[in-house]
Amino acid sequence: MSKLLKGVEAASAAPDHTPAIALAHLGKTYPGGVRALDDVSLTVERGTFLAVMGPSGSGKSTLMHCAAGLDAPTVGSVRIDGYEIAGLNETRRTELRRERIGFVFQSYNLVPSLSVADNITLPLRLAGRAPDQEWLRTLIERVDLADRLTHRPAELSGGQQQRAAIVRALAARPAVVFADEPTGALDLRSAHEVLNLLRDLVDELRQTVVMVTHDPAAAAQAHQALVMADGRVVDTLHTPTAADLAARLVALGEG
Ligand SMILES: Nc1ncnc2c1ncn2[C@@H]1O[C@H](COP(=O)(O)OP(=O)(O)OP(=O)(O)O)[C@@H](O)[C@H]1O
Repeated sequence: MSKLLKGVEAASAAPDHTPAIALAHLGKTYPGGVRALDDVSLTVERGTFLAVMGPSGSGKSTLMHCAAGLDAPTVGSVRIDGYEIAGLNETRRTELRRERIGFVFQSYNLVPSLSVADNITLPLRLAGRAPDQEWLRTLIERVDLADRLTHRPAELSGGQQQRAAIVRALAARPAVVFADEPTGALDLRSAHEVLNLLRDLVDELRQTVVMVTHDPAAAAQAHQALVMADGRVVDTLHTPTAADLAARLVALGEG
């Protein structure tokens, strides 16, 4: 058993084989007629680190927003951990996001006036849930932030801020973490550390992570990479290499 899991149960340790995400015939047409998603079906098994790549405007953000319940698709089904969210109203979608989904953003989105500790527990407190202190301690130790908890975000490096955001995303033991260009604002070394951390959390906790990125080197840390073009998934690569991904993007006119 890994160091991280000693004495602490895994994030998504449910025994059944329900996929973390199941999308069926997903379509999204924006007002004005842009068809951003065109019949996307895919299944993401638990414990998968999935990268989503594709040229600008190919539909990556729209896919993430629909899969994470931030936006409603025009047609199709979105199941998170077996729960259908596509037809829910805004209030129920928000509840479901709080219960089952974590987010990591390029710009960290930490609240500047709050300490790192308070930032980490903020979503739980907003949802009226008590933090699992043992779980939090384990995560904080794992990302090496134990001596930074009383600091404000501005007193941390970019890599440390992103590690705090990762702990915040995992605090509620979500079914899925969606990461939007999580290394976009980091220098190479910090980016590498954050990607390794995400990959380790997936492998050690059976966490599911979906990461949108333009960077083939970042996507190469994932177990699988989807390549999108014109609102469709045009390729799925298992254990992708940066060179393969870069070649695919160049073939699609970007890279
Ligand atoms: N709110 C919106 N209203 C209308 N059209 C939109 C909206 N959001 C996105 N689009 C359009 O939908 C298509 C897909 O956009 P999306 O942002 O999902 O692509 P992307 O692959 O994430 O792009 P990028 O890599 O540039 O972030 C594009 O043609 C975009 O212009």
